[in-house]
Amino acid sequence: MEDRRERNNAVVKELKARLGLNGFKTLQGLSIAFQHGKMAIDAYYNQAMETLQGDAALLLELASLLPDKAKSQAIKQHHLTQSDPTPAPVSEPLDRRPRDKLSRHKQPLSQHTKSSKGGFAFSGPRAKAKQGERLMEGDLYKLNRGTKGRVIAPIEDFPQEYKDECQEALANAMSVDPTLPAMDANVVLVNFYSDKGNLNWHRDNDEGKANTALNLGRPVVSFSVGDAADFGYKWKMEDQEKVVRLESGDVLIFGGPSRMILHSVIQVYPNTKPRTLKMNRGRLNITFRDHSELDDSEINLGYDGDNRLHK
Ligand SMILES: O=C(O)CCC(=O)C(=O)O
Ligand SMILES: [Fe+2]
Repeated sequence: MEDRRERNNAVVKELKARLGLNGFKTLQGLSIAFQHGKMAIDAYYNQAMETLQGDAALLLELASLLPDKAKSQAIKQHHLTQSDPTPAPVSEPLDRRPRDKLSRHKQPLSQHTKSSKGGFAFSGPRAKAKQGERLMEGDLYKLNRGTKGRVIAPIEDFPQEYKDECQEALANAMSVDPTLPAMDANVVLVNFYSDKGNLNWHRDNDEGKANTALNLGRPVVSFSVGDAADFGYKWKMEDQEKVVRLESGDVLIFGGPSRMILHSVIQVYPNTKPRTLKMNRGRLNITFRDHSELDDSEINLGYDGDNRLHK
C-alpha cells in the first residue's frame, strides 16, 4: 500500500513537471472519465497519448496505478494492439560489421521487470539456494561482490512477463537484422551494480566449449533498468573499444558472429534513472540466455566475471 502511494506520488510529480498544472488536470479529467466508464478506451488512449506527447511508457505507468485493475489491463492490451504505438519499441543496429553487430532496442518495461530494487529477481528461494549468492539480506542491500551482486536462475522462477518482454525485444531486433539467430530463453542472469559498480572485460563463454548454444550464436538478450551505464565492446583486447550508453528500458542484443564479443560495463552514472522508476540507486541488468541443450550441471555461470578476463 505504502509502495503504491509512493509510486503514485512519483508519477503525479513527474506528470506535473512534464505537463504543467493545466496539462496534468486535463489528463486527470480524462483518467477519471475513463475509470468511471464515461469514456471509451480508444478515445481515452488517443487523448491521453496526445497530452503525454506520445510517451507510452508514462501512460502505462499511469495506467498501472488506476484502482480498477481491469481498466489498467485494458489500457495495456489496447496499447499492444495499436499498429503504431508511440513510441514504438525501436531496434537500432549499433554496428553493421558481422562481429561487432549489436542491436539496441528501446522498450517500455512492465512493472515486473522494473520492480522495486529488482526485489523479485532476488527473492526467489531457488535463486538463493542455487547460487549461494544473495543481493539482499532482509530488506538491506548486501551485495555479494562489494559494488555488485549476481543471481542466476531458471526462467520459470520469474514472472511470464520477463520472457514475453525478452521475446518481444528479440523479434524486434530480428526485424532489423534478419541474420540474428533465434533463441528461446531458459536461464536468467541478474546483475545489480551500485553506482560505483563496473564489470571488467570478458566474453560470455563461461558455459564451456561444448556449448551448442554458443556454437549457434544464440543471442544474449540484456535489459538495463535504473541508472544509465556505459557498455564497452570490442572484438580483441588490443582493439579500441566502442561504447554505448545503456539507459533504463534499453535492451542490448548480441548474437550470431558477435555472440563472443568482448564486453564490459565501464561505469554507472549515479542518479540517472527515470524519475518515475521506483528503485534504489544503482543499475539492474537482466540477461536472458538460451541453454536449452544443457542440463544444470553443465551450466557454470559462476560469478567469476573478473577472473575470466583477458583470455
Ligand atoms: O550489466 C551488463 O550490461 C552486462 C553484464 C554482463 O556482461 C554479464 O553478466 O556477463
Ligand atoms: Fe557478459
